Amino acid sequence: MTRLPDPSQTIADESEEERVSRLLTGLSAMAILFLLGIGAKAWFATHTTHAGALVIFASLVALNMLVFARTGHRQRQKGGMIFIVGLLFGYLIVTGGESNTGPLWFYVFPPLLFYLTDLKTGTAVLLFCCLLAVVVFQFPQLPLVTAEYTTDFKIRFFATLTFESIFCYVLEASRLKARNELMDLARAHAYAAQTDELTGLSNRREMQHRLNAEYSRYQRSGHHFSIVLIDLDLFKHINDDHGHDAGDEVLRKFSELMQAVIRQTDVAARWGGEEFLILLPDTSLLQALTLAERLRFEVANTEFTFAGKRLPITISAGICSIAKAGSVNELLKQADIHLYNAKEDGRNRIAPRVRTTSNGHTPPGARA
Ligand SMILES: Nc1nc2c(ncn2[C@@H]2O[C@H](COP(=O)(O)OP(=O)(O)OP(=O)(O)O)[C@@H](O)[C@H]2O)c(=O)[nH]1
Repeated sequence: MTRLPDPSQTIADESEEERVSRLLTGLSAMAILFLLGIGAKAWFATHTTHAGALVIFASLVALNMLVFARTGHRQRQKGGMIFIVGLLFGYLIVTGGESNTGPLWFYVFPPLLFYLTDLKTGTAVLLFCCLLAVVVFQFPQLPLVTAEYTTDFKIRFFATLTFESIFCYVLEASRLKARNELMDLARAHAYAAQTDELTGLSNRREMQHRLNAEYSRYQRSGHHFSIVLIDLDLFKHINDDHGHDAGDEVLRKFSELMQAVIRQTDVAARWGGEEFLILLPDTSLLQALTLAERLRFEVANTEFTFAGKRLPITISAGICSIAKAGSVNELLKQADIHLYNAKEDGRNRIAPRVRTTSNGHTPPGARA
């Protein structure tokens, strides 16, 4: 049965992850430079503890980069970076950094956080950090807290941070929404480009891709494959006698029947008008003939109706194996010749000829 693969989501996720990873590597390199630069400045200002702390943070960022370079584990790179940055901001708020300006670095956090994590995790981490800041601001006498901030600074810090966080949240939510809509659109386009609208089967272009891919596989592995080219008999009469809608309904119903008969690994396509093509991987000519005969038998014995009227539907089919053709074009040409012969021989039959039992099965040892 035809299965529509959906690689677009995976590819998009993968490229987004790669972009995030590259950005993180760039940001990490920048962070190391800043930390070492500000650390050096602190060292020359004889703030040796602060300088030492910044060098430790720079080393942690470098370590995170190194681990990523070795493992290539993107989630761990992200998690590591968020942890180190969170720790750094905690340190800067607790100590005040240089001249109590440390908390200002906190503004870098919301955009980075929302970009690196999903909205829920970003909000949770941000709220936790803000809570920490509130505790430090309100209880300067706590152990390790060495900075004290003015009330004006605290109010302005939280007010501006709240605005920035909400803004970043909304921007990231819109970005994600637009991205998902684009993905849906791309998926719909990809589906339309490879699907026949009336029957939901693969269309001719998609089948051509599948045939070429199967032919390449055959050239590599030597695994044979076969095709069945099917044409609905005297279909013009259905349209002429019962109307175009009746014809469409027959095409739909035949497609469903065909899909029920073939295997999951087989590919059925609408080749054009009232012509269908089935690609049968790993299938010999004899096996393909057996399947085609079963399908012919099923169609001939299925009641097709429209507006309460019974429609006489039969099919003819031409079968060919790649073992009998040197290329995809040759394969299609041979199948077409066999289909023509089946029509010439009176329709409701398959070609090349095969002996069958009354229930439509090929007897063991039957030869095409
Ligand atoms: N309803 C409907 N008819 C279609 C569609 N595509 C092609 N057809 C019709 O299929 C018919 C094919 O007719 P012919 O090529 O003369 O073949 P036939 O009547 O099936 O005769 P044989 O192939 O010789 O058995 C034409 O009348 C087309 O208009 C479609 O999507 N819907």
